[in-house]
Amino acid sequence: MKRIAVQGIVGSFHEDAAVKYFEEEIEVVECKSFTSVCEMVDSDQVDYAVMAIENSIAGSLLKNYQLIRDYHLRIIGEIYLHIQMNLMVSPGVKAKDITNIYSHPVAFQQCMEYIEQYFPDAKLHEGMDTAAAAKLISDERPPNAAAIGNLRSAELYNLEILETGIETNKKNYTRFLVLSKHGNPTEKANKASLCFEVGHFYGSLASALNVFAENEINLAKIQSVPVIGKPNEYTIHVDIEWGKPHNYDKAIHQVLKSVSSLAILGEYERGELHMHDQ
Ligand SMILES: O=C(O)C(=O)C[C@]1(C(=O)O)C=C[C@@H](O)C=C1
Repeated sequence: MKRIAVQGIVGSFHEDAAVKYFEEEIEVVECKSFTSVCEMVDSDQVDYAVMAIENSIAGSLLKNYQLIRDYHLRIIGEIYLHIQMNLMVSPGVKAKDITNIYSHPVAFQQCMEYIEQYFPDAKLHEGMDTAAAAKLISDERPPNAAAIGNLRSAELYNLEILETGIETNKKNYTRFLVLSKHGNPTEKANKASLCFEVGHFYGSLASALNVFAENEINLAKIQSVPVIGKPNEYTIHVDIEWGKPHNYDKAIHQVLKSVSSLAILGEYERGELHMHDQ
């Protein structure tokens, strides 16, 4: 059975993403941090990792871009998950009693409008993941606390749901990357994640990006990530998509002339973003 490292525990969105991506029975290996997730892959203790990289409300997880490069991990796939957040309490706790809320920092960011409107004075406690927050409430049964997380964690840890769908926008999606130590070449690849650096002169980034346009390569995402220890310097991460593999090969060949330190982090099959109309 494949072993998959995720940050968090059973009932987290990461576990959900891993189960949905692999579509077979897997062993989910719970890790305390994204760094230990990467260490598990690097030391061959797991086959793959699943790691959030961006959310449609909270934005990019910059630290995870950095980790992928530091550990030289390969991106072999991606999956988008529709994220619905719920306010959960141990049985009997009422909304008026809540003075403390437990969740994951990214989950808090997704629910900030709701929290500011209904619990502006609540103390927010950031934990490892939403399921760990649900478990903590379940184990300790504080009379004045709630957790924010998914419906499965409420069920797993016997919590009552006070409110569902508390995310700021219903079209709330998190994109997760599937990572491994070695590449997994696939004929089906129609997307790649690259990173590179460009000089500090006019047109340097534009000329690199033009190479993609000229070869009919769609730029799905661009993200600059600070180079730690070099203020004002950035690594540019791009996700690109193509129809004809030949165009991709040509673009990679040509872009080498416009950039430095080009790294192909992975070539993989594009994940579908199934929009939920609500
Ligand atoms: O806390 C969890 O359940 C997670 O899996 C973490 C995480 C994240 O890192 O973004 C995953 C998806 C949601 O965007 C909220 C939190």
